[in-house]
Amino acid sequence: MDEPKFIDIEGVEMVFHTRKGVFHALREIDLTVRKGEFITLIGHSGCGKSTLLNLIAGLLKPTDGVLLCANREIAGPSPERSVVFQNHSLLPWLTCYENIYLGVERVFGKTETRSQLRERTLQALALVGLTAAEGKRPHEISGGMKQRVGIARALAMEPKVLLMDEPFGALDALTRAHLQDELLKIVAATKSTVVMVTHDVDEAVLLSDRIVMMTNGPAATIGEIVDVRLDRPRDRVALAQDARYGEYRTAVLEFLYRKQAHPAKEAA
Ligand SMILES: Nc1ncnc2c1ncn2[C@@H]1O[C@H](COP(=O)(O)OP(=O)(O)OP(=O)(O)O)[C@@H](O)[C@H]1O
Repeated sequence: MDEPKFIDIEGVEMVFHTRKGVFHALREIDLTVRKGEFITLIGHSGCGKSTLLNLIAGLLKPTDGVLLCANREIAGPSPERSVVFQNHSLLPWLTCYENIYLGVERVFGKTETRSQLRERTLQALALVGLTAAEGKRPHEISGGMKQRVGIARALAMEPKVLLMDEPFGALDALTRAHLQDELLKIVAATKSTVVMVTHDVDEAVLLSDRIVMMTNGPAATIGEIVDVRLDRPRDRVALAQDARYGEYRTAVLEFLYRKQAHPAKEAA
């Protein structure tokens, strides 16, 4: 992959000032992400994965160092970097359609007609297979469907980068597998650049171009990076028989449970 660097993280430090004192969460984070790349962040609980994602989202400012997206400093949140959280964060009083339309209007409302905004919203719903649910409110649909609406809303804003914080963490294993497969197809179609936090080793290997493995906190940093050179499109059943899949999986497990065993807090 020879794409130029797209997200550039240089010498990032993150220190939190709490009532109990100073907490050094991240140290010396250097990472570049290429356009169209799928990166997962993995590490034990509390190592700083969400903190790093929030820094890229612009929801946090680093104590030191710099983060760039498309050669511009990340100075705050922006629709060019949309975030999907573990808990869908849909507005309960709005329908699926309206939840997505709201995001679309925020980004394109000043430059496009209402019918164009409507078209974008409908396309996003279709992309995640939820056309039939457009008039339903969040309490009327399943957890997996809610996450799909969240992903559709994020994608409808045509972000330069899709940031996902354990988007499938709260779902059962089958729904999770189904959504992973859907995400693979959507990302292939949209050529999105994705940074995703996960605790799931199989999810990381299945989805990633590179798996960024973080050391335990405090003062966590990037320990190792696994370059996943499996052809795309990827098929989970075929991969289960693929020796290379097993090697990548073992490399991540070795890192988490041998090299980074005994995390400071509870294990992942
Ligand atoms: N706003 C904050 N103020 C103080 N400490 C914080 C703050 N946000 C995060 N931390 C601390 O920074 C460390 C990293 O937290 P973070 O949520 O990024 O970890 P994580 O790897 O995403 O964890 P998990 O996998 O459990 O979600 C933790 O020790 C956490 O308590």
